[in-house]
Amino acid sequence: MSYGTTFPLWRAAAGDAWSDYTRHPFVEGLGDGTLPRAAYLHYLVQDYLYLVHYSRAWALAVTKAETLDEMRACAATVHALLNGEMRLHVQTCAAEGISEAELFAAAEAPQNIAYTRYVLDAGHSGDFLDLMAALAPCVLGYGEIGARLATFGGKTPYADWIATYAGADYQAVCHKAGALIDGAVARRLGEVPEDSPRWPRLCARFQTATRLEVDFWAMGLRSCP
Ligand SMILES: Cc1ncc(CN)c(N)n1
Repeated sequence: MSYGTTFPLWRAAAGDAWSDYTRHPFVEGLGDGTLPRAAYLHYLVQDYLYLVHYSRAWALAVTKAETLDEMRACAATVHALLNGEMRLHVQTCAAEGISEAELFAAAEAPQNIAYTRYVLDAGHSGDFLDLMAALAPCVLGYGEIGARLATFGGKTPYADWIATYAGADYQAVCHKAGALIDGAVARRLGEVPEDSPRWPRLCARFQTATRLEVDFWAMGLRSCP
């Protein structure tokens, strides 16, 4: 999956961290169905909390935007997260007897705090591009993971998770995020962004967020003996 032209450059600059994230044992366990249910539910509760803060970070991007188009794209992503993606978490947990109020009140794992606050700080201390580089691994990585796992074809109890991220709605969010990032980069850094003195720092932000994704999967797996 390319999702535009900037994402493949940031992904390549992230090196092995990208495959550590997108081919993590947790991911492979979702794909072949071997992931323990307890690990999945633990992850899903944490991921609900993650999405609360991740939505706040996209809302911050509305305030950091320079154009109405950027504001609309970021606001639409907030809507997609809160009213689309999080439905998977709420419905799956409800079927397991966990209410949305319990999800909202759950204690955050340290890895969750580290990742979400890193992204929010990228937006508070930096500009729109700093924030986009920190936000990108999440939205685009899951798009890539979902699309790959959907090709496996075997039976897995995590088919609804895969369908959420491989599905047309989520893939459309990814394509729009990729286009938003490309436009924002061209507007601020010009047509050859790699020549900008800001480029290495943006790549570093993307890589750090990717490493925090790896830690997030590991947190999910560690919940099981
Ligand atoms: C930790 C994490 N990273 C990414 C996504 C996909 N939005 C997610 N739900 N959770």
